[in-house]
Amino acid sequence: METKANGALQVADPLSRTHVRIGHIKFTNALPICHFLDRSDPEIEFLPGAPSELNAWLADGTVDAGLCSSFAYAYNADDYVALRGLSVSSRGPVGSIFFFSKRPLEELNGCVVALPTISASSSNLLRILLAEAGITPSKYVTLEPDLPSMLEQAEAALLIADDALYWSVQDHGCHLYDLGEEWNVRTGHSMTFALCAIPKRLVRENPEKVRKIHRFFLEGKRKGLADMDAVIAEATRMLGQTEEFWRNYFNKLRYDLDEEWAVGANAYFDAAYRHGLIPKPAKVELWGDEE
Ligand SMILES: C=C(O[C@@H]1C=C(C(=O)O)C=C[C@H]1O)C(=O)O
Repeated sequence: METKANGALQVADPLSRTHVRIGHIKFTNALPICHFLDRSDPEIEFLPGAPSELNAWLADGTVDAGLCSSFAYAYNADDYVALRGLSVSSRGPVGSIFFFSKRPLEELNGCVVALPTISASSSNLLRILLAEAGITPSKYVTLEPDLPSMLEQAEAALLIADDALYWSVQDHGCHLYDLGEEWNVRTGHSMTFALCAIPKRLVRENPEKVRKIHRFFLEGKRKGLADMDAVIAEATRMLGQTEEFWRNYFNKLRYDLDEEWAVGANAYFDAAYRHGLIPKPAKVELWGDEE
C-alpha cells in the first residue's frame, strides 16, 4: 500500500513500484536457482510459495514476476513471456513427480484419482497421460498433498516436489510412476514443469525492471550450479536424506530454457490444448539473453 498526497491509501501499481516483488518456489526442486538469490538487495522482495500460489500471485499482480507452473504460463500465454535460461525441466525421470497407484495404471478405468492442491503442470500432465493411455477415471478430486489421506479417498494419487520426494522413499506399497519418464517414453520429449514468467505489460512498460529480474535469477542459478554442495546441504537441512540421494536427484533436473528445451514445453502445451485443458494453442515466447 502507498499513501497518496491527500492521505488516502491506494494499492501500489507494480509498474510504479521502484522495488521488485518476486515469487519463487519454496521446494527443493528449485534450490539450484533459488538458494543463492541475493536476499540483501533492499529493492527486491521475495514471496516463497507453492506452485499454485505462485500461479495465482502472478495472475493477480501480487508479484511482478516469478517461477510458476509451465501450465499457468500456457493458460495465459497471450499475457506472458518466459525468461530465457530459467526453468525446472527434465528429459526423462524427474524424480519428484510421482503417481502412486494401488493398482497398475492400465487398471484405473472408472477409479477415483487424487490430485494435489499445489500443482498445475503435473496435474494436467497426468490427465493427458491417462487420457492418451485410454484410461478414464470416474473422477479427479483435488486434495491436500498427503498420501495416506489421498489414498483413503482415491485409488491413486499424484504428489509433487517435497511431498513426492518424501513419500517415494516410504513403505507405501503402491505402483510408482514418474511423470517425467512417462511423458518422455510416450512422446520422446523433455518436460518443463516450471518457468519464469513475466507479464508482457511489464516488458512493454518497464524493460529495465525485467532485465534486472532476469539478471537476478540467472545469477542465482549460476551460483547454485557452481556450488551444488551448498545446494545439497540446504536440501538435506530441509528434508534429510543422504548426499548421494540429492546428487542423484539434482542430476535428473535441468534448469535451462532455450529453443531446444522449448520443443518439449511446446509439445506439452499442444497436448494440453488437444485435451481441452487450455483455451487456446500456446507457445513458449523466450525473452532476453542468457548472459
Ligand atoms: C520438478 C517439479 O516440478 C514442479 C511442478 C509444478 C507443477 O506441477 O505445477 C510446478 C513447478 C515445478 O517446480 C517438482 O514438483 O518437483
